[in-house]
Amino acid sequence: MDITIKDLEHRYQARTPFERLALYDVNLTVKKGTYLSIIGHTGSGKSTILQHLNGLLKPTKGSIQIGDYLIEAGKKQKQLKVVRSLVGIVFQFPEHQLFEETVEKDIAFGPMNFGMSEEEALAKARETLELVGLPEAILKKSPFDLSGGQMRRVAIAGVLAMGPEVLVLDEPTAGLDPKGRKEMMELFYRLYKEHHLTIILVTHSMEDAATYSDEIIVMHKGTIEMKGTPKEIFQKADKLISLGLDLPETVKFQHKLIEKGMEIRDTALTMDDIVTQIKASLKEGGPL
Ligand SMILES: Nc1ncnc2c1ncn2[C@@H]1O[C@H](COP(=O)(O)OP(=O)(O)OP(=O)(O)O)[C@@H](O)[C@H]1O
Repeated sequence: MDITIKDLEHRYQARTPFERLALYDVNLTVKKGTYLSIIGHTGSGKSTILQHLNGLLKPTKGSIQIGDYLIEAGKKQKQLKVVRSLVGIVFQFPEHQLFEETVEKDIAFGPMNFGMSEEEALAKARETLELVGLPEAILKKSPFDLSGGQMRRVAIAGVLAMGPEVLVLDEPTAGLDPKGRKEMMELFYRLYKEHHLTIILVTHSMEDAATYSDEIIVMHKGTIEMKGTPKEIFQKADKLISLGLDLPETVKFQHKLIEKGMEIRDTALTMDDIVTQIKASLKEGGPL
């Protein structure tokens, strides 16, 4: 299932004295199975785009085609329930939305709400718990007795239990420690690689955008300012800095090496890339 956004505009509190243009001229196609990262300065419109992907916000102009479903400005939307099962959104701090007395019931709540029988939903809860790397033993526990990281995984399992084809993540590692962040990012990468989910990630981490994505879009003041592969985006360091964004540590390190006279030909996005580039440069007799 592809997603195609056409001429999207969103005005908050339209036609009131508080009207605010949050998005304009947004055009984007996300092909099935893509890992897309959305980066951009605070207030650039990232969360507003996400909320259009399952009909939580309606466009004030333009349209969003989600597989066979079209969400269009000015038209009443009928099949939002189907759209919401196809596109799962994990909001910031999703653990705040846990409410049931057991983990099992919490995960099964969404699928049952979408028409699954209790038996099927509980089976789904077990399956998705495993998918997010949690032990079956916690199914009967209260979600509130778990650690913060475990609670977040339970909340993510609740979204996955609805069987989405697209997983939309708004700053999913906020508040986690470095180990927890890495494990969480590896979980999403596995869902993308092994389960072929489309991933749309909003992140302030340039490292995560550089490491995991196929494509990146850079939002600036309500519209898409840059679009490309991680290499294409992080090659344009000056432009990113002018938009108030940072660079991945590997790219900064590479710039330092170049300043010192080392010849580095290609943008290095990961530690492995930079080691390869340094080795190549040393073989050619470059200075250190
Ligand atoms: N409910 C709202 N009512 C009015 N204006 C809003 C509302 N939500 C967001 N905005 C405005 O819309 C613009 C885009 O906000 P949005 O939250 O989409 O940005 P963002 O890139 O996700 O920011 P952040 O990185 O801080 O989460 C901002 O100017 C913001 O102030």
